[in-house]
Amino acid sequence: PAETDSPTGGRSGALTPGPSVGADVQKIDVNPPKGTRDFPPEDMRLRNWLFNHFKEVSRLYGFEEVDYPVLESEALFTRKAGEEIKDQLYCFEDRGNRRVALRPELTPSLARLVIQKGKSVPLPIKWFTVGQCWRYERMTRGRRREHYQWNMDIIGVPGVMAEAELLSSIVTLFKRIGITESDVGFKVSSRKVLQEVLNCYSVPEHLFGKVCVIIDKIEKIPVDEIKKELKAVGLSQEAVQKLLQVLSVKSLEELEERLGSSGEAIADLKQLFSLAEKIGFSKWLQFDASVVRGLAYYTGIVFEGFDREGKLRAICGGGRYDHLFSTFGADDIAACGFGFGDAVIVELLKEKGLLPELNLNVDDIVCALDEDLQGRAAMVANILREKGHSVELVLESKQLKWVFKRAARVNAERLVLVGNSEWQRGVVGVKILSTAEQYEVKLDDLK
Ligand SMILES: OCc1cccc(Br)n1
Repeated sequence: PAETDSPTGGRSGALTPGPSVGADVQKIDVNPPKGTRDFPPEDMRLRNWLFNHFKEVSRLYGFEEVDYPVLESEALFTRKAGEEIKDQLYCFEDRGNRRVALRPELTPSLARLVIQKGKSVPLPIKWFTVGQCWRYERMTRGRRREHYQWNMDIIGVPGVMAEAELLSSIVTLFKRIGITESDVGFKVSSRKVLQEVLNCYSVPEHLFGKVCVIIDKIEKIPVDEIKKELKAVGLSQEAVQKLLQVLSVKSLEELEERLGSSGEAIADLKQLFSLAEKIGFSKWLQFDASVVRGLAYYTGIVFEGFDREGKLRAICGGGRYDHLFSTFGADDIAACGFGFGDAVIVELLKEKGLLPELNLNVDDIVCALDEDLQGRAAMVANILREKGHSVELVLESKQLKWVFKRAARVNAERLVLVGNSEWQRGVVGVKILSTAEQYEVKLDDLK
């Protein structure tokens, strides 16, 4: 076989044509389905680097890892609040005529499992997961149909210490990957602001989610369209005006003037900002009344991480959702959490020149110098592996030129050569590839 692993044609290990070659076999499309990604080694290294940070931060905050099926009953996501996430549900009927969906988010699965576990899980529940989420979007916008989301949720803590803990954990993540408060911030508000306005105009409770979903579009569609949609769900002209006014206030002080200081919204926000001061991440936060987030079930504090240059979509988002459980027919439990996607953060790291250099590294490459020593070489490789070394074992007889090229590709520290004369003397040859220093080592002394 050819001595080189050239990227085209002359690949070593080329086989004689198989039975399908020449037959009228249709060449498959080697690309993944529209909107989905492969993760070849270099992309998988970056993904693992990021996910390991997610998991390490979750561990630092005492969260337990959980997981759920990517496939869920469609009923988990069929909220009637006009959410985009429902319009784009990747749903179908399975062979048992069940309506199922690829999950578009993770929070409903968490609620399902918490309800399933019932009283057997002591509160507060602090769970995290990193899972793939799906949407079926007409590819008109060429956007992705899947992404991975890191979620952390705290169940059973009504006070804003829970939101402070979640925000603190995301700040910890940002710091670990080199992002500072001059790169990103969190816009923070509370849906209780909207609740208090809607209550003033006796807007029925069941419209709350719908109103929030409409208002979340405030920077995406013309304000006249927002007004039209709000009136369409039954809000009076006055209520619409008041809502839009309150969403444009620029500070907590101004909000307090408008809403009075007795409401929960002001109290929660003041307490959260005070906690952020004490914990040490207040520079990352700013009050922004226009933040409502697009999920219908949020009921209190909501926040989203944004890049201060304003070039990217939201990096992460979350908030309190104290009534999600009752929408699943269970007793309500206080709850808050966030979702942090794997795509925008990578765009941000690219922008900031913070992508890590991640290469395949092995400790040793082991090679037999003679065909009949392959088995010995494999035995040497396993001695090293039992000592915890990562070892690239050359699996075919190759010229040394090829071995050195392979050693460079796998970034081996050492080349271990198994040759006849050395073997007779009970030693192997070792070459430190960075310094070209070489010596012989007794098998028993290999380390
Ligand atoms: O952030 C909304 C979302 C949900 C599922 C998949 C993708 Br890509 N994006």
